[in-house]
This record gives sequence, structure tokens and C-alpha cells, in this order.
Amino acid sequence: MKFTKMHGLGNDFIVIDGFKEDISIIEKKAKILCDRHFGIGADGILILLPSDIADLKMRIINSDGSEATMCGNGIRCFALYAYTRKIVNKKKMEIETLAGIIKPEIIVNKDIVEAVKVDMGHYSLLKEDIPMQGNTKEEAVDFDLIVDNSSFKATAVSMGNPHCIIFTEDVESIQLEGLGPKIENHPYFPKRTNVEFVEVISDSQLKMKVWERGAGITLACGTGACASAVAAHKKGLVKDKVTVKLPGGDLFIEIMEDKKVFMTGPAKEVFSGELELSYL
Ligand SMILES: N[C@@H](CCC[C@H](N)C(=O)O)C(=O)O
Repeated sequence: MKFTKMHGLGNDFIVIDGFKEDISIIEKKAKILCDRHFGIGADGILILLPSDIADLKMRIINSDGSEATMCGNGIRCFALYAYTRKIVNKKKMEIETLAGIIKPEIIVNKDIVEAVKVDMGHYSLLKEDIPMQGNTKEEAVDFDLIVDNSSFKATAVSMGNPHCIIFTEDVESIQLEGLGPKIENHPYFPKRTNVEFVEVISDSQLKMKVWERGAGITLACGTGACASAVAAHKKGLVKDKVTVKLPGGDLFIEIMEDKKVFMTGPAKEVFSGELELSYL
């Protein structure tokens, strides 16, 4: 099975061309493929597939084998892969995901790909969209979340996938390994959640650390950066253009009046290889 290793700010993916490769065992073997000692190593797997309603379809498998509905860093890698291999022969493309059609655009300067800007679709703060216990039309802003004996004020945002955002004065002091899995699996979130701890640096800069649903600590999360910017904007902490600083680098987020979110950031190809299927 041929594969390509890519990353967006260190959030890394195994990209597999489903037009050419047999993908039937990928989901079952995701854990070993993503294992950093016994496999290729990645936070997740991206699979290219044909679509009836868009240029391509992207399936996202987390490193624990669960299927994700959307992936912000992943879609930038996916779009770059499709563009450089001329699978999609245009800079602006439409990609079908389980969260709907997402629209990446390859930004080229003097023939060099500089970044990928993505129309991420609309955010929602409604509990029923996240989904969150209560499943109501109420917005999940500043609710009390108790983990072990600590109480947090949290805000949940759907970017096509669920995010639970907690603002903190000092993001470096947060013990993500301990809190992350407990919040990911908190009974408030029937489909689990991604978890972001966020420090406000200024009205245009946030610092964020993430615990991803189905993957654990990662160096960056695109949908998480969008969700954090949305939560901060909703609470009046930032304006509508925000740089989110992540352990792997920066993402630029723009929030529009109609609740659309744009994300701009890099995507990089690292290497390609071939895996002996009998190994799996
Ligand atoms: N790394 C991603 C998000 C990947 C999916 C997530 N773990 C989930 O299950 O929702 C990003 O960059 O957005």
C-alpha cells in the first residue's frame, strides 16, 4: 500500500489515495498504522475518495480508529496533495466531508505554495449541534464543567466536530495528559469532544493547547483553533481576526458576520513510502 506522510503545523497524517489503494482494512488497522513505534506514525489518516457532489471526498480516521467528521489541518494537507498531483486541477476546490462541503484554496506566490486558506463553513454554539447533553437550542457558553474536584467555565463550539474550550490565565500550567481524557469522555458530550485550553494574549492573539478526541495531545488542531477563536470572539475577548499560537506554529482565523470561519495555514509533504500489506 502506497502512502504519503504530511503535516499541518506538526499535526501529522498518513494520506492514502483511495482511487488506487484498497482501503477496506485501513479503519481496522488505524491504530498500528498510526503507532509511532510499530507503524508509520501519525495523529490520523486521510483517505482520498471520489465524490458525487464535490471535487473529492475526504475520510478522516483518528489514530484510535474512530472516524472524525472534520479536520482543519488535515484538509489543508489533503488539498495540497490533490493539487500537487493534479488530481484536482484548480486552486479553489470543494471537498466533501462528514461535516459537509469544505472549500480549501491553495495560495501560490511566484509558483510556490505559500499556504492553504480554507472556508471552514459555519460554526455553531448550539448544544444540539455539538452535540452536548440537553440537546437543546441553548448556546453552550460559559457552562460549569466539573472534572475530579476542579470546576471550570467552559464553552463548546461545533466546527463540524465538537470542541470544549476552557480559558485560562496560563496555558503552560495546564496538565493536559490528566484533564484531556476526562473532558473528552465527560458525560456532557455523548460523542466525546476535542478539548482546548486557551490563553488570551491580546484582542488578536490566542495561545492554545489541545487534547484531540481519538488522538490525544497533538501539536496543532485546525478546527480547534477556529473553535477557540469563535469562543473568544463570542465572549468579547478578541476581534474577528485572530492568530492562534499552537505548539506546532500559528494559524490565522477570520470570523465572518454570517458565522462562517476562514482558516489559513501551512501544509507540508514529508515523505512517501510503501507498506507491505502482509505486515498488517
Ligand atoms: N486535527 C484535526 C481534528 C481531527 C479530528 C478530531 N480528532 C475529531 O475527532 O474531531 C484538526 O486539525 O482539526
